[in-house]
Amino acid sequence: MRTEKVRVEAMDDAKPSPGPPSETSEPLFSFGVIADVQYADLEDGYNFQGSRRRHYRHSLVHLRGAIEHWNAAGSPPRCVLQLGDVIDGYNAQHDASEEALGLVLDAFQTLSVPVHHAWGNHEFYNFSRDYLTRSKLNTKFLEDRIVRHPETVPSENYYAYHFVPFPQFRFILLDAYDLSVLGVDESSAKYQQCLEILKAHNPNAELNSPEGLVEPQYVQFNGGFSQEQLNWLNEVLTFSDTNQEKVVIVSHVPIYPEASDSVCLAWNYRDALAVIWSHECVVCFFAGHTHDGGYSEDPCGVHHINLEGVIETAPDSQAFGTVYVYPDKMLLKGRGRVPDRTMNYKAGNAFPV
Ligand SMILES: Nc1ncnc2c1ncn2[C@@H]1O[C@H](COP(=O)(O)OP(=O)(O)O)[C@@H](O)[C@H]1O
Repeated sequence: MRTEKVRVEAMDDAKPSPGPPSETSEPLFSFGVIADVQYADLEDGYNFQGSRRRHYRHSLVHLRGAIEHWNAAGSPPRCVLQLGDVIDGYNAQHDASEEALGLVLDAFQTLSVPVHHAWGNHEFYNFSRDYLTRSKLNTKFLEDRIVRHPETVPSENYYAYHFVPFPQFRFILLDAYDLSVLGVDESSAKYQQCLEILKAHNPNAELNSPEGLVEPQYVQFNGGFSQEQLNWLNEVLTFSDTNQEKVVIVSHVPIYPEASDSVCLAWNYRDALAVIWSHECVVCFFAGHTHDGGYSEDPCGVHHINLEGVIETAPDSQAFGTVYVYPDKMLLKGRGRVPDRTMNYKAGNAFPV
C-alpha cells in the first residue's frame, strides 16, 4: 500500500467540529465532493415552494472557488466527485444548455485532478441520454476494470462504473435515472415501462407533485435503479467484500430516508439499500439532489451524506467538501454550509495497514 502523506486542511473555526480528527495519523488520501451547481446565466430565483433562494449565476463563482481550493491544496485530492445537476433546467428554456455546460466544463478543465460526473434530473432537462453519453459529462473512461471478473463490468444500458483512486478503496458511481421518464425517447419501450411504474404509484395529473402519495418519492424529478444495475452493483460489492476493500458509493439521488426529504428519494431506494446491506464493504453513500443537506448512519453502519447544494448557497458562503480517508474512518471537512462529518468504519472493520 502507498503511504503518501496527505495534509488535512485547517478546521473552519466558524463551525462546530465533529470531535477531534485523527491528527495523530496521516490520511491515506483525500477526495473532493460538490453537488447541485445548477448554473444558469439568470437572475436569482427560488425553489418550487418559494422558500429557498437560488443563485443561478453565482453558482459558477462558487464552483470556480472550490476548484481553486482543491488546486491549491498542499496534497491535492485524488479526484473530485461532482454529484449531478451541474447546470439548471432553465437553460433548456433559454436555448442556453450548451453554452452553460461549456462554462462549467471550462471551469472543470482547470482542475488539476480527475473529476467524476454523476447525472441528475437537470442534466436530463437539458440533454438526452444519448447526448450526455457523447458529452464530457460522461466520465466512464475513468473506470477501472477488474481482470478475470467480467461480472463487474457495467452494461452500456445505464451510466455507472467503478474506479479505485487508492489501493483497496473502490468508488462506485450509480445511475439514479436508469429507471426514469427523463432523457428517454418517448417512443421507446423503456419510456413506456418507466411511465407505467411512475403512474402506478402516482395518480396525480402533475407527475412532479407528491400530493397524497403513500410513497412520495414516486415523482417525475426522481428516478430509480434497474434490476440489471442492482445485479451489477451486487457483483462489484461481492468482489470488494472478498478482497477486503472499502467502498464509497455516489449517486445524484439519495436512498436513505433518515438522511433525506422523503420526496427526494430514489423510486426503489429500498432495493438499493437491500443490496448494500447484504455486504460489509460499503462505508458511505454520497448524494445531492435535496440541496438541504443531510446525514444519517444506517443500522448497518453505512454513512449517508446528502451534500448541501451550491445553487442554494449565498454568495458569501461556500458549499463543497474534502474527504480525508484514514485506515479506520473517513473525515468530511466541509466548507461554508457543508458541516464536518466523521464516518467511522463498521466495528472491527478497520482497514488492515
Ligand atoms: N410539489 C410539487 N408539485 C408540482 N411540481 C413540482 C413540485 N415540486 C417540484 N415540482 C416541479 O418539479 C421540477 C423540479 O423541481 P425543483 O424543486 O426545481 O427540482 P430541483 O430541486 O431538482 O431543482 C420543477 O419543474 C418543479 O416545478
